[in-house]
Amino acid sequence: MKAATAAVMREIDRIAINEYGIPGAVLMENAGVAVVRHLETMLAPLSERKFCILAGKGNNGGDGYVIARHLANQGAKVKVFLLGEKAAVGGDARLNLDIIDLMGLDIIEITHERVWDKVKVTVTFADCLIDALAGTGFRGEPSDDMVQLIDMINAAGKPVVAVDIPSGVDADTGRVYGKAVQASHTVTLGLPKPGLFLYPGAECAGQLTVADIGIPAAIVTGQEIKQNIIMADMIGAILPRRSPAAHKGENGRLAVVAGSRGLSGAAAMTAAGALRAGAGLITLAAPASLQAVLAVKLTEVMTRPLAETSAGAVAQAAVQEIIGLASASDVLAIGPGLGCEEETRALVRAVVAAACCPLVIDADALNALAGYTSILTDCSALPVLTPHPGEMARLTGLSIQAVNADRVKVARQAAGEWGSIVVLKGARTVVAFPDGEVYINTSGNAGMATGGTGDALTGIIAGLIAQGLSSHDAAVAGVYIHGLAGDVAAAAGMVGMTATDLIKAVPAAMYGIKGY
Ligand SMILES: NC(=O)C1=CN([C@@H]2O[C@H](COP(=O)(O)OP(=O)(O)OC[C@H]3O[C@@H](n4cnc5c(N)ncnc54)[C@H](OP(=O)(O)O)[C@@H]3O)[C@@H](O)[C@H]2O)[C@@H](O)CC1
Ligand SMILES: Nc1ncnc2c1ncn2[C@@H]1O[C@H](COP(=O)(O)OP(=O)(O)O)[C@@H](O)[C@H]1O
Ligand SMILES: [K+]
Repeated sequence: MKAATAAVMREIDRIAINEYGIPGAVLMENAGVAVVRHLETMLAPLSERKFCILAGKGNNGGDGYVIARHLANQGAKVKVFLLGEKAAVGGDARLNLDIIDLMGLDIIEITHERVWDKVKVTVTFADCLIDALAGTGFRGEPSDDMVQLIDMINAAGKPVVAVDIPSGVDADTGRVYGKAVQASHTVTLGLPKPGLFLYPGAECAGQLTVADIGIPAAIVTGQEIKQNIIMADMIGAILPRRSPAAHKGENGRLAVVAGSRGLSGAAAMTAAGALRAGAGLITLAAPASLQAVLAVKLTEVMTRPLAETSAGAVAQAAVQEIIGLASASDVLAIGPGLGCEEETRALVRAVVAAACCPLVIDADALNALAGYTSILTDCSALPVLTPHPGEMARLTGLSIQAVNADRVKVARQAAGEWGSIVVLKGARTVVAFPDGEVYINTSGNAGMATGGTGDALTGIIAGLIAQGLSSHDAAVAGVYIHGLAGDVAAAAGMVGMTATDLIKAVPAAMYGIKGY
């Protein structure tokens, strides 16, 4: 599913109105009617309900007046509060405001202190609040009177239906500067906006519905929309069908270079993630002293002992062995648990520079690349990098806060600069490509915020590449399957689930998507 930024949505509306001749008032009518249809499914019979519509001066408020008209026609009790003066409302919104004025609906301008008591009483006795204060036109921090209104809406404990986007949420980034409406439902118009999927905006949106407002499909397909939302059907189309006559050699050879003294689990979980994602033959190369324990732990995985430093990390002397292993493999996953010794870091850089198979680079291997990202642009296949926000901060020199403030922008910029696929992990993982294409993941849960789940993701993505997926498709499918496996595992209890639980749930997640 595509997601449109505020600017793209404005452009789509402009083309619909100016080039296709669809009056803006028709789009607004369709928007308002779509919200009323949604209210019918939530609160029928509407004739027995009381609605409080909180409208702004822009077109989002205009949608609110259309909603007010249709609700009143259905016999509902409707009160409209306008954050500003009627005289300040223009265009299609004004047209619809004038109509409900003529219908005799109660429209109260919030222009002086005395009105606030009235707002409070109405909000308290309403069955449902409609947030039509601001949509894609919202900018920056909400004004004081908008904050006061948002606080009242959020404190009411009523169903809140946001029109297009909860007021206060940045449509592009999901950022909330100050306060935002906490909606129980959001009916977004035309196309979804990225900010409805990115936190904290995603949390403000509640249950999301995308409403068709009659924009010709050709306008949308004619736009270069680079934001995608990852959904199950998209992944179902990507995952390969396994031939009934398949043999293990057809499902790929995968090498994992991971682990150091005290961090053998990271290596094990990476290999196990790949195994559960369906890779055919997996070789786990780890410091020699870990080989025995890993061989016992991972029955189905081949192990390869590597030269190690006195501290038990992979030594520089292992470089040719690893490069040789990579050239005999369809994909190499490198990084989890390698540790932070400078010798190991130099080895990682040498391997990344020389390996000729696709790479999935994670954890300590990413830290080894901080200051050396130019190596990535020379890789023979687009490497997949899977940083969490801390690793991303180290790689980019930004603070973690700055990374999380605009995850799409940061991931996209890094992918472009490094000529790599960047999987910026965290709640709502973002996958970015050098051409600016971005995918936002929708699966997963907070139970995954536990050690080892990232290692599993590295294994899953590499496991999909081993089975023949392009690095592009494997990154997109990998994050979705990983999150879905987390959701499957969380069904038995979210808090306390482990990375191992998630890994075991990977086949069930893939079965859920593909049916086998
Ligand atoms: N034809 C179309 O295009 C269609 C558009 N449609 C709908 O229009 C919406 C976009 O409408 P839009 O562009 O008029 O902006 P909108 O979201 O109403 O916001 C402007 C209002 O917000 C206010 N405001 C902003 N920032 C603020 C702040 N920090 N703090 C406080 N206030 C702030 C701003 O106040 P002002 O700056 O004027 O004082 C003004 O009142 C879109 O989301 C969809 O719902 C549909 O009907 C389909 C057809
Ligand atoms: N709140 C959350 N919602 C969804 N996914 C999450 C959440 N927290 C963490 N994750 C996922 O869990 C994984 C954690 O990876 P990472 O931080 O590298 O952990 P580790 O290094 O312990 O393996 C990432 O894939 C991330 O997207
Ligand atoms: K709104």
